[in-house]
Amino acid sequence: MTQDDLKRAVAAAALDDIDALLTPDAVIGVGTGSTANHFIDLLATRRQDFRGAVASSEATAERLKSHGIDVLELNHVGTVPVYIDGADEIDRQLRMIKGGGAALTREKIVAACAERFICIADASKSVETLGGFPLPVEVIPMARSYVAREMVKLGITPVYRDGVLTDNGNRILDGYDKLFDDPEGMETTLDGIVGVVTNGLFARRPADVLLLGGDSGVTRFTR
Ligand SMILES: O=C[C@H](O)[C@H](O)[C@H](O)COP(=O)(O)O
Repeated sequence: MTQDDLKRAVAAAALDDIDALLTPDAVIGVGTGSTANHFIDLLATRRQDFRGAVASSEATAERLKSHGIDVLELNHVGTVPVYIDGADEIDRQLRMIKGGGAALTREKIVAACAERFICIADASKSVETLGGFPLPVEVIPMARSYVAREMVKLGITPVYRDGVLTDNGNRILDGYDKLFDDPEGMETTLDGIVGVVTNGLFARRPADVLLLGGDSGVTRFTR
């Protein structure tokens, strides 16, 4: 199976997983990226069964709308029963690094408003310790150099993601060379730097369920 086949398989497993939640009033939280895109395409086959979706990026909103799925504003919805999204890395405690596609801030906001977070990932994303994937940090543009210097003090090598503007009009620094043995602590520390909007560690609010796709099929993990 290719990596793309695995992504499609976990997306299909997620649709099965949320079957009971697809009711006429339900608004589903939807993530961003290639794995989430498979989920969106499958969710479209059930669009008559639920009210709509909250999107974690402009790209996801466009894809949902292209399938005729209503996209609602999070402020009008309040909470969502479930949020489905991919990850760049996920550990055994279902803590993640996200933001490879620069959507981390809106993803973290929707995840915060979700009763259940289902992470869908192929086996290549499963790690012992987070940090092999460079950690995305979204920064206010004028704070870019300052935040980069503060990251260096934390032992992280920042690299400016040239040419990328987030949906919120901000910039991304990718943090290299650091494995996170205390992801919750580092998430808090990075959020405390002036000019940081969000960092891509999803440790204080990890996933509740992981659907991990490998050659022997999809395995379901819970916290
Ligand atoms: O900003 C992007 C998101 O955090 C994605 O969920 C993450 O990058 C995983 O994307 P993919 O499913 O394409 O590997």
